[in-house]
Amino acid sequence: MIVSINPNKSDWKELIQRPALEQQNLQATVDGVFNAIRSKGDQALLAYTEQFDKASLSSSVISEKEVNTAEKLVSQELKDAITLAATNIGAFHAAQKPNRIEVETAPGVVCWQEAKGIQKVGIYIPGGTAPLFSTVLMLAIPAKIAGCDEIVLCTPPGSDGRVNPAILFAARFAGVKQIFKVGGIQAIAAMTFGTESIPKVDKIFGPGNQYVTAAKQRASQLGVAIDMPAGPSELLVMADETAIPAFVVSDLLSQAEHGIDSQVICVVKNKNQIQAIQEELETQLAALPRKEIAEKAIENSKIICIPNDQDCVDFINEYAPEHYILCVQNEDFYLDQVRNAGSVFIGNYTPESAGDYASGTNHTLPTNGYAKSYSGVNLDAFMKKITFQKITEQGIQNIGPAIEHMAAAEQLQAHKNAVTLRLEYLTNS
Ligand SMILES: NC(=O)c1ccc[n+]([C@@H]2O[C@H](COP(=O)([O-])OP(=O)(O)OC[C@H]3O[C@@H](n4cnc5c(N)ncnc54)[C@H](O)[C@@H]3O)[C@@H](O)[C@H]2O)c1
Ligand SMILES: N[C@H](CO)Cc1c[nH]c[nH+]1
Ligand SMILES: [Zn+2]
Repeated sequence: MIVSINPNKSDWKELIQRPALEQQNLQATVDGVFNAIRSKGDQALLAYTEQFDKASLSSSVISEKEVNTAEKLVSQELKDAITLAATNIGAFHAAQKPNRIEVETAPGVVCWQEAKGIQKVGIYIPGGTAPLFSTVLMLAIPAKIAGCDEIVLCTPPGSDGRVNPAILFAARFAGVKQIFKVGGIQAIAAMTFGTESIPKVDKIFGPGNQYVTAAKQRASQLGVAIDMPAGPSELLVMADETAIPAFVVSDLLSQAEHGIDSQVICVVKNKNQIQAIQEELETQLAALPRKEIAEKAIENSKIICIPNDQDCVDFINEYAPEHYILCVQNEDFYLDQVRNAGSVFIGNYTPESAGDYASGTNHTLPTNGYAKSYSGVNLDAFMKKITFQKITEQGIQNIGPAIEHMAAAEQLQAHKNAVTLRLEYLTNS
């Protein structure tokens, strides 16, 4: 880990940088795949699955039979764990349901707002290096609660052409019926344009690696909405002397093991904390099955010592972490000043993994500093708000003259006429 002690504020810009991605090649690859899927549909989809996932398939569609088989392969313990997680995720997201708002803004003028589920949503479930079936729950459960009519799920197959059984079980459990084995850019392109087998959707959700994230950004330029840029996982831990080094390190490694381009940051207030963290890191890292991945991510990661609380807060808001663990004595000071973070975890007994799986909050969160401007996935993301108004004869008489004046001032005579005709009709009747 890179160590930085009491950095100058002028160094912060450098310290908040995430690992650099090869943007130029990435964009060219995304454009190439999008063009091919748009013109050749399923034929291109299967060719890219062969090229990028080394899976030779005759169709991307996952049948009922495959889901039935998968269901039998998932242990009862895992089914029970998924059930517990789904209950908590469901409870937290159901509580986010917005109420209908109705206001009589002037006598005879009633306005109201209602939230409706987006009709067709696409959910991307990462599966390149780990089968993230927890993401199925994080996306399909709120989609169902929001009242989305169609949920299209895409996830990459392994080189054996199969999808991890837990992903299929979680999909059925959450009520998803349209499941496709296709990943990466080609999955996002398929849901953007639609192919012979995969429906076009209105909005695409879900995290993924840099290919998936860049493809979602391309989809949004082509008129399909996206949740947010949810790329390589990241975590910032703010730890004072009350934080237990072994816990801090376990959390840092939990996000470092996601991918070589993940980044974790540990901010400490006292430089004497650094040695214990580094020693723990070596011990815990050595025992991880995904040691090689985590090790690479740790090379991009940092321990930063900032002695002053206000500077710590300012740095963290500048970094805008996807996940923010707060493990300090003066918790309230830090909590009051959180401005930019995807999701916050408080105290020694709130590991980041709790939010990844089962506390109830959503784990699909903005990365790469996008927490400055985006929320993580929540129920609202699956809904649109539609406004309604109904105006009576008295109502149009009340607000009509103001509309006439404003329309005339904007030099829009037809707008004015739409009111004038009605007012004249009422006067003459
Ligand atoms: N921000 C969040 O909310 C969040 C949540 C969960 C996971 N994540 C992140 O999701 C990512 C999952 O990544 P993953 O790779 O395991 O799975 P993935 O499903 O995102 O990506 C796998 C796909 O990448 C494509 N791909 C791989 N190499 C390619 C290449 N050279 N050219 C074109 N396409 C290529 C393949 O089509 C493959 O199907 C991790 O970075 C993890 O940190 C983020
Ligand atoms: N930490 C990831 C979000 O960045 C989500 C996840 C799924 N499974 C494990 N972790
Ligand atoms: Zn995770």
